[in-house]
Amino acid sequence: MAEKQTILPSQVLRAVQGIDGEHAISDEEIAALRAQILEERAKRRAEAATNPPTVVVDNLNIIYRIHGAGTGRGSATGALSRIVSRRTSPTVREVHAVRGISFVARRGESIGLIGRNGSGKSTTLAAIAGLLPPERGGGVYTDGQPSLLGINAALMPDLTGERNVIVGCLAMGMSRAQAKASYQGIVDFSRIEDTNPHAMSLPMKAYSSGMAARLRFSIAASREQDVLMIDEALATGDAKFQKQSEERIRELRASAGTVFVVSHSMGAIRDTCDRAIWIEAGRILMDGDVDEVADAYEQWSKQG
Ligand SMILES: Nc1ncnc2c1ncn2[C@@H]1O[C@H](COP(=O)(O)OP(=O)(O)OP(=O)(O)O)[C@@H](O)[C@H]1O
Repeated sequence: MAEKQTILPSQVLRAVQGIDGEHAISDEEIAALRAQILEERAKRRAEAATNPPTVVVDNLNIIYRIHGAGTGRGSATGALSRIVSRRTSPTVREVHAVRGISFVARRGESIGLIGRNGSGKSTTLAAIAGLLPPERGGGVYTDGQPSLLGINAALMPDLTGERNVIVGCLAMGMSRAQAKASYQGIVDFSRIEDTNPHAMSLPMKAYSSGMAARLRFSIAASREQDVLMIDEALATGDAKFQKQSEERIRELRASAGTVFVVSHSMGAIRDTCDRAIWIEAGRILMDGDVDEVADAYEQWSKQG
């Protein structure tokens, strides 16, 4: 029986732009598909707009403080310079990575965070996950207990893949029994053993970055969470895994959670998100419909 083919927004866009060269879709079909995608997206956004908020980010400021920076090359030089100048504490350099960001995310929303390298996307996610303390005068409020294991959550390099799956599940709030029950599903989803049948018994430091990203994604996506955060996972795996993870993101979104995706792949953002927030130099430049924001960002990026 022929499987119904899912056409994704990025495929339609590529076809519209003629990037794919050959495609089996006529112009009329493209127009109809595009209209359908836009209609579905508008419907989902309208529904989500009345849902309760899951994350409220209010005037969020994050400053990294780098101790010992700017005191000379290397810590020994810094230490010597401090002894000579009789300073007791090393110089602290501040990086104001997120500058007064505010937005509200609701159930059922899938939000792409886009922007150049170093613009503050991962820092914003880490702050939502409660991993970085906001400066005074603002903060992040999440619905209920934020059991957020984003794809950026650190797995432990010295532990085996197997142990990391269990620890990751426990960190997401599962019981030991639930973690054990979820184990095989996570390993199967990750398809890690396709690459190496012994992968799960190897320490994570022996994994390629793609393998590690797959396992992180599989752990994070194994549980229906209120807020799922995915940092760059979609750009790391191979094409098959990308498709599979995009599918899972759509399922999670449909189960009324909130999904945040950080990616430099505008195709992945368009396919998985309805809304996008463009961050530049720690500030929000644009927040709205994914196509409008991604178009503006791509236009701006082209101008250099
Ligand atoms: N641990 C850290 N200590 C000090 N500065 C940091 C740290 N992590 C990030 N930064 C700085 O904060 C700013 C924002 O970084 P962030 O990683 O959030 O950007 P990003 O938009 O996620 O970038 P990319 O697309 O490259 O992943 C950058 O100037 C970066 O150098």
